[in-house]
Amino acid sequence: MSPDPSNTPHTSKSAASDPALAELERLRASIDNIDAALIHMLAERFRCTQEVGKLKARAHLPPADPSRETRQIERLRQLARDAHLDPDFAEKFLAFVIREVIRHHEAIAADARRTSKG
Ligand SMILES: O=C(O)C(=O)C[C@]1(C(=O)O)C=C[C@@H](O)C=C1
Repeated sequence: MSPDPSNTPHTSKSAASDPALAELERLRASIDNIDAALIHMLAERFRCTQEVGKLKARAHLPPADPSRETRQIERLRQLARDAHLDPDFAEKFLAFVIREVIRHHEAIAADARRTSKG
């Protein structure tokens, strides 16, 4: 089944007549804005890491840098605590993103090796 693209809950009540549904719609509009911002921020981060991947391939640096990751995890966990966000969740999210970045770095490096061999 295809997803319902609307914000409207599957109910016969309308937001105009039900304050709870009006509030739900308002909150969902905020969530949609925040999700859009997250996607744009992530795209910007990946543009930046693609540049890092090319730089690392040119300089023959390894795709992963575990000591940098250790510092990032500590920093993000502290930012999460300050923002009242679960630091374990913040760490898992960062690990998920970095795993994808390393996959990109490896692909860029493999491509550079293929190209240099001719
Ligand atoms: O800073 C780097 O060296 C990167 O390659 C970027 C990045 C990241 O996504 O933040 C990705 C892989 C490394 O292990 C560490 C950090």
